[in-house]
Amino acid sequence: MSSTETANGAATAQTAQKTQQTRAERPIARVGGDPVVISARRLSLWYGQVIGVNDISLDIGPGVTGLLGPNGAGKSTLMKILSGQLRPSTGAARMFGEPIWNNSKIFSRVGLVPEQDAFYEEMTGKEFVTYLTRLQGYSPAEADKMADETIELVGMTESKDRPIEEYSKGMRQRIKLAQAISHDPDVLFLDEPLTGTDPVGRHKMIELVNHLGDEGKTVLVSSHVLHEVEQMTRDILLINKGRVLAEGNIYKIRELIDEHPHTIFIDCDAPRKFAAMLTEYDDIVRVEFTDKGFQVATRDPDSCYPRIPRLAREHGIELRGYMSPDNNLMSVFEYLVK
Ligand SMILES: Nc1ncnc2c1ncn2[C@@H]1O[C@H](COP(=O)(O)OP(=O)(O)OP(=O)(O)O)[C@@H](O)[C@H]1O
Repeated sequence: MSSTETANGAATAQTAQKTQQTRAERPIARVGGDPVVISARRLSLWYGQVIGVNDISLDIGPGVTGLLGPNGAGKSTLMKILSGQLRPSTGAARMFGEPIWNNSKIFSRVGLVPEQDAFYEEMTGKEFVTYLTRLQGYSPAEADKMADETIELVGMTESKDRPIEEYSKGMRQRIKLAQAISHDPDVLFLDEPLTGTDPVGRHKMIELVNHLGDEGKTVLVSSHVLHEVEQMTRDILLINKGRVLAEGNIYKIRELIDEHPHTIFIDCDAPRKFAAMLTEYDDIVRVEFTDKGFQVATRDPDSCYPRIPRLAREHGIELRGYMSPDNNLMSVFEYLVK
């Protein structure tokens, strides 16, 4: 055997050993209360050459768990595996001790708010919720009653008889939540449920998620915005590139995030005036104007977030929206994975 072969052989053995070590050492992420409701071991899923979820092991208990990660982190993929919509390439997941994949027993215990809309656009909100509730095996009368109750809970009673095609994004999110909870499931998967919601809808949704957690449901809610997740739970699972980076209490992550200037995009009818007002505050370190509005960078997001709607109200500025672009989290993730 030549020395090159020996060296290569040794290197290969070393790599194999290292891989084994890394594989063996990766801890099981634990979030939520007791007992464990969902458990996954060594889950991976590839979309062809692209990895969606990469060797994730976790135990999730009751209460609300925030699944936090930038776009493309693997949040939707993980949710789809844990809710039985996708079969993992390797590894396995269980819910209430039962295998999740291809198990109809799980179906009735799970509620789902998918990221993408999958509506029958010509149906009314009420018809849609009733129809999906009926698919869970309820009689027309039962489904009708359950649909009315949950539509009321999400604050959509007034619009329930309008066709979905007329709904705003926020209304769609709320009707999706109504159908997810109408059959009173034990486990809920909410994929970016706050996307597109207006402040009132958002408040309602957050309240409801908190309530579901307090009731003892197991709720997994994904977002790429820390400040959103934080209003729903302290318990988070931080993922990036298909892997769990951290789990548990949010404070540690917050500290990291708050060290970085945090960008907030603002859409309003008087951007120059509003921007000038905001720069009066010490925490604002940068203002940039864009085609659609402007963005500020703050070192104190906790003070800055509530200040925005308050100032707008006080000065008669029409605030169409304010949000945190994805790059806030991205910069923190880059920092964390260094
Ligand atoms: N159907 C698909 N085909 C190929 N690649 C996919 C598919 N769905 C997701 N991916 C890829 O898998 C990775 C994880 O995507 P996933 O949608 O799970 O992330 P995410 O955190 O939910 O992001 P987003 O919030 O943007 O949906 C990404 O690289 C994405 O491009």
